[in-house]
Amino acid sequence: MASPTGSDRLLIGAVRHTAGFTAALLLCSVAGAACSLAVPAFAGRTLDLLLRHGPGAETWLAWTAALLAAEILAETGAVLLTQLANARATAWIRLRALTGLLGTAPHRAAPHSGGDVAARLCVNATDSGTAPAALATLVSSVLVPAGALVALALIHPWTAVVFAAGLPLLLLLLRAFASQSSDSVGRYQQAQGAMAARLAEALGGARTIAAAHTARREEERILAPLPELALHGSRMWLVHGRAVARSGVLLPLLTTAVVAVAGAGLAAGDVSVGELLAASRYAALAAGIGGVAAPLGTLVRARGACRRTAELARLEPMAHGCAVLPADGPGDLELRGVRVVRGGVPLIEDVTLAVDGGSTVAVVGRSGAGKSTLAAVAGRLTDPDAGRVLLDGVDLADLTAAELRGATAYAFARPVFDGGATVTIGAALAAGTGPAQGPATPERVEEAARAVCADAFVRLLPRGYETPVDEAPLSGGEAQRLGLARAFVSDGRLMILDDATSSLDTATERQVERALAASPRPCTRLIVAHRVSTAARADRVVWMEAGRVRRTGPHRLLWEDPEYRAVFTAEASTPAGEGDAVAPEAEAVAAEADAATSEAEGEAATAEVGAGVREPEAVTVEVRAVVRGSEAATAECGSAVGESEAVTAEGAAVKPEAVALAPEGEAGAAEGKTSAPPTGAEVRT
Ligand SMILES: Nc1ncnc2c1ncn2[C@@H]1O[C@H](COP(=O)(O)OP(=O)(O)OP(=O)(O)O)[C@@H](O)[C@H]1O
Repeated sequence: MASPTGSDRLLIGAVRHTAGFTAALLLCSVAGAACSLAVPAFAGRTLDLLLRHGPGAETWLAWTAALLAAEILAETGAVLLTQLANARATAWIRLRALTGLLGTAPHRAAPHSGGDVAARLCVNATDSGTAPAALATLVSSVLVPAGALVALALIHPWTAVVFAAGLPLLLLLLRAFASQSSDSVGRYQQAQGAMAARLAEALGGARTIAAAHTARREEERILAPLPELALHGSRMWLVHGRAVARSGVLLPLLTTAVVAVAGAGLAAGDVSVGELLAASRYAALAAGIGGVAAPLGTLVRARGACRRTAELARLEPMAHGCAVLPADGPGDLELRGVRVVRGGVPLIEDVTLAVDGGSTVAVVGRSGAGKSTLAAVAGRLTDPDAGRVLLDGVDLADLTAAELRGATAYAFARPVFDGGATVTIGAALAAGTGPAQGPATPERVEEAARAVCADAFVRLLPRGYETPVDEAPLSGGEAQRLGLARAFVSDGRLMILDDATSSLDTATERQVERALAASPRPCTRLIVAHRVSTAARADRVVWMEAGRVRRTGPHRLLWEDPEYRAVFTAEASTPAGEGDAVAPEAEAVAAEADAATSEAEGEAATAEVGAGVREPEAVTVEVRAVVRGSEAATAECGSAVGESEAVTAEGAAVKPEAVALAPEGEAGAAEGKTSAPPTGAEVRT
């Protein structure tokens, strides 16, 4: 016997989970079926007694009425229990699918778009949830016709023979209905899911569509599966219609034949008037075998839908071990021969790396170099296909889920705060501690928000930290700051920031980096970044190229390599190796000075040197510094400069020293053409 498929196992699980309701429903249905079968016999007997003026007619009449009332009660109970069983089974199936989706690695869930998931979790899960009740109803809808056939045989054997002669035709009709509608239903649900997925994608990209004026094209793309939907929808109705039409002809024919045979029996004196009445009623009940089509159709639809829901439930879960981290471990991170392959293509390969606990490592490289993939394996958002990742000597795969989440904090370029209308900003940030630790205190949340410059704008919201996430209009930079605050709330030993400051202005980014450095809860930091300043401030840089670690070391040393510098230049697309052609004297520097000056702190305005361009004419020194009094504008040449630092705007040639990680208080001085600090002016050259 073939073993049940994943979707059938899910349906069996739903039946088990709703066993109480399903059993009660079965009981109600069987009781209702028994009453339905008894009523014609009691009504026939009552009629015979009334015709004969025999004694006890009233009693039989009372029994008939009682049976009718019981039948109505049982049917009402069955309707109620059907709804309860449906709701319970739907919730159970939905939860399994959701658990599968959330328990798998993000890359396994990625092929399912938001719309597709919504269709599977809402429409398909609801359809799947009707299976247990449909199964119980199916039993009773078979019981009644079968019982009616037996009753016919008892009244007059020939009535049963006549009816049974027509049964094979009826069964063929049902079989054709089940198989044909199963195919159409499956394809209909597929087309429906595809449209829902496209619609959700379009809603997600509504701004891009509006900006590109491609609404019409999007509409066509969303509605593209419509002809297929219509085709399979019409097929479903056609199959249904044909089944109804055929049974509509066949069933009255069978009933008429039964009544005719019973009438002949009456004429021959073998059948009483009451029995004739009962036979006609039993013929109608036996013909109700066609009623099997309804629960059968529901079951077919439920199985089709369950196949789609089960795909989510069956997503391979991330297995967790039962190990915990050594207490007070420093947060040493080690990657040993890590390889990640997706769709047969290696994304990162042979990555071996040791990051000292408490240090800050910047992961840099051109777009697509594998930085985010490295960040994903480092905190076990995904598992490596080869190699190991260890935190304080313990393989991440061996850690319990709670230990892993408590030890790692992530922030991304586009953070998501789930919970929508029901979760406040304060609660969303407080959840950054991880599920096992319980939410952080409001003081801790505010401290983290202050550290990443999020506190001020949150307080400007009508309800401050009590504002529901959905009601907070957030810019990209504000959302990133909240994402960072959530990561800062954690007291895990590993913090991974994957492009998490890309939308921040330079001054805010500096503030975030300062907060990281000054955090009273030191941890190991892995920062994926494109900005040269982030690399310059890190203790060490991991330079990724084509999925491999090209070099690691302090930014100051790496900067001597023109190909490394090329990673940060405007011509980031320049093939590796060409960087050698850029003569130091021809190199120019675009100094980006978006720095904010702080009157209170007497901070210097900073210009961030990030790019080398080939032509000296292309030199752009843009210093937008508002400097008051004796404050100076500092051109920050990829160095971490402290407050009240010396001011130098970089000119043509960049000396490696100029981009060195300078300790706080040291001057990040570099020689250049523009050496005089611009004061209170905006300079463009
Ligand atoms: N699930 C996946 N299946 C197939 N290819 C993938 C998958 N995820 C990422 N890639 C590919 O792997 C490469 C590395 O991706 P990754 O996101 O790690 O790069 P990155 O260096 O972080 O890039 P960026 O700086 O643009 O964010 C890219 O070419 C990307 O298209």
